[in-house]
Amino acid sequence: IPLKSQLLNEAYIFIHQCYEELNKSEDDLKNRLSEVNQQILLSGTYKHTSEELEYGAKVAWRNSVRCIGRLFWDSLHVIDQRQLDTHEQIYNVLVKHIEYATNKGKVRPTITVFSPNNVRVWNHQLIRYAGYETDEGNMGDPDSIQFTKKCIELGWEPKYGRFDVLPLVIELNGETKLFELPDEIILEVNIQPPTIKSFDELKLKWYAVPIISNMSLEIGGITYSAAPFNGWYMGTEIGARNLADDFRYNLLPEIADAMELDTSNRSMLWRDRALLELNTAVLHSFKASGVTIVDHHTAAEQFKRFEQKEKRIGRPITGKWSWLIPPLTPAATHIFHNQYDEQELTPNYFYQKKPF
Ligand code: HEM
Ligand SMILES: N/C(=N/c1cccc(CO[C@@H]2CCNC2)c1)c1cccs1
Repeated sequence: IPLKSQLLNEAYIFIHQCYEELNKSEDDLKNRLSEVNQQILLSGTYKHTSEELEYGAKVAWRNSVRCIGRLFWDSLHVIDQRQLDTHEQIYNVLVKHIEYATNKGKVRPTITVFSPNNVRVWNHQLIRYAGYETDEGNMGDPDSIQFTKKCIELGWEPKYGRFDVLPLVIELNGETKLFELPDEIILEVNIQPPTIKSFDELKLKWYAVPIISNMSLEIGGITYSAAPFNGWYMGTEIGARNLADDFRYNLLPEIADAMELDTSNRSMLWRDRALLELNTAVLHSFKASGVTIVDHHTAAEQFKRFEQKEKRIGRPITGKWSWLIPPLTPAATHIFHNQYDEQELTPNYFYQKKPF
């Protein structure tokens, strides 16, 4: 049946690539290929060794064309939790991921891999703020409105605040359960500008660690539909998008007012001045709090080193220009003046259909 031969094919390609790159012997390769062949013919699927899983998760990061942070692909911490089979065990391991990755601010790029096909985390990120549509307008993160409604349907108590951390929604074998995250494991940073004091009454903050939990990890034909992964933030993600987009927290007008800028005239570039103040405030505040963050110039420099390293090794440099350029001052980075091969090699991380 096509599925088996398709899986056989993808498994073979992955095992060859993996054993080649890990300098395994011909014997190891031959034995593993026949073992995988056997498993697929007998059971219709096969199980990765922990070594293959670790290699696959790292190379999936290396192949992520939208990621500027790939220089550090080989230092990913891979946690193999494929054996878990209850909601409570999965919840406890997700709490451990948050604590391990946060590391009191010295963020560790980490991925936790659950059993393929029967686990889904419905959250976009393990830590994210709720969003509410009220008669007086939006409250919190508008990007979370739909998921917040789902959580309320599942029994969550809404607090209608600006920064309410959402509960975890874990689906296992078709059964969905909701779990609150304890406040003490959520590290947050208060955003204050290095210069003007008037930001303070804006009471801005953001969470320290972005942990993407809605993408799948695909390795050698096997799809891990729950494999939450985190790195550290690049400042512009918070300062130029999450807090700035008019369909997100939409703070530029308030920041411009706090800076006493003339917002009646666009060509005074008040939006740009407010953006700059907000982004320096984000970088300054994270650094002052001892939380890992990277500015977009340093991140671009690191990506250049990634390009040089991949070229030296003889691997294709892949990338998606529109995602790799930072949203602030893009033309000041080499990325803007380059072109990239957009092919999506596997292993890789992919979007998957919404579970709700
Ligand atoms: C270590 C620090 C890291 C930094 C600074 C970083 C930075 C970024 C940024 C800025 C984006 C674009 C996000 C957006 O525009 O919304 C991105 C995308 C992405 N990153 Fe990284 N990253 C890091 C680590 C990682 C790790 C550890 C993984 C996986 C193991 C990863 C996988 C991805 C993927 C799959 C995307 C595309 C997401 C999508 O298509 O929605 N990154 N990264
Ligand atoms: N710094 C990061 N930023 C992101 C990486 C991947 C995705 C996202 C959020 O993507 C959303 C969907 C499209 N833009 C917003 C943010 C990381 C998160 C996890 C590992 S690194």
